[in-house]
Amino acid sequence: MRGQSHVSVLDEIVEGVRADLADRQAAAPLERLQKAAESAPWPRDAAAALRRPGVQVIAEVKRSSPSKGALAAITDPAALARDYADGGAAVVSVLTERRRFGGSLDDLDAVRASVSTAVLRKDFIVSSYQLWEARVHGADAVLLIVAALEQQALVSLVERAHSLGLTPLVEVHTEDEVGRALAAGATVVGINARNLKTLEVDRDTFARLAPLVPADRVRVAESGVRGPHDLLAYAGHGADAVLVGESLVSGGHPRDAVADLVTAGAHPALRDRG
Ligand SMILES: O=P(O)(O)OC[C@@H](O)[C@@H](O)c1c[nH]c2ccccc12
Repeated sequence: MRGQSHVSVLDEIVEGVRADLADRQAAAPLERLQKAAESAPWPRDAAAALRRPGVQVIAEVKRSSPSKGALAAITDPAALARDYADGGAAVVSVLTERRRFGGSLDDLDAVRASVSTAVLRKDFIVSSYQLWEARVHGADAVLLIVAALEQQALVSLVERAHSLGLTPLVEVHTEDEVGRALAAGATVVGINARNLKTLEVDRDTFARLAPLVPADRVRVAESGVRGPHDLLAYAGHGADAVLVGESLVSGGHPRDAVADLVTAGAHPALRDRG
């Protein structure tokens, strides 16, 4: 809460992310990443993958979360990503945040090497250095969380992501943040049902905010999808895609779970909407 001394979960996570980032920057200067990016392949078009007819599924490699703690051990992220791709996921999301989500850039490397679908680097991005990292480690898309960024930083990260060929998925949770995302030129907008400051999930958030996002943008419903029923509910409010983590990693049958979502999202009534 602005103006109060209260430190939110998001603030705490970002503080840890900045500390880890400083360590990586000390070990590898930006110039080295930029050099490495020259020989890295150009990213796939993740936005195009999400614009395909029907409701697309972004399936997430997620070991733990601040709200639930450990979700799944995931000893072989590459195998999990292959299950997701085989199940029909349009994009595989990899959480690379270490302290609270148990992820790493090694996970991103492993997933990148194992699937030909677009890959999203999911982290708390506060510096363009992390965009270069994403690019070098084979990501096609990156998450940018509006609540974690000043507007100027958001604008420059969206621009830099585009110039690196990365699709920014710009995440919002409030009306005000939708305005900021659009002002920053977001073409793919993620509406997170989870408030990152309190970690509470409110599935009505999507229905409330989606009408504020022009229909020419890709609208992604994030968090709280337990199965096809939730996908269909989000689709009814205009979702082009859903981002799903917990229910896929903790259910024991990731390939089938993704396939069930993809099948629901491919229902003829949901194809070729506006
Ligand atoms: O595990 P769930 O409830 O299916 O949610 C996935 C995804 O939306 C969630 O991991 C997420 C959404 N935005 C984030 C930002 C940072 C870390 C994680 C997230």
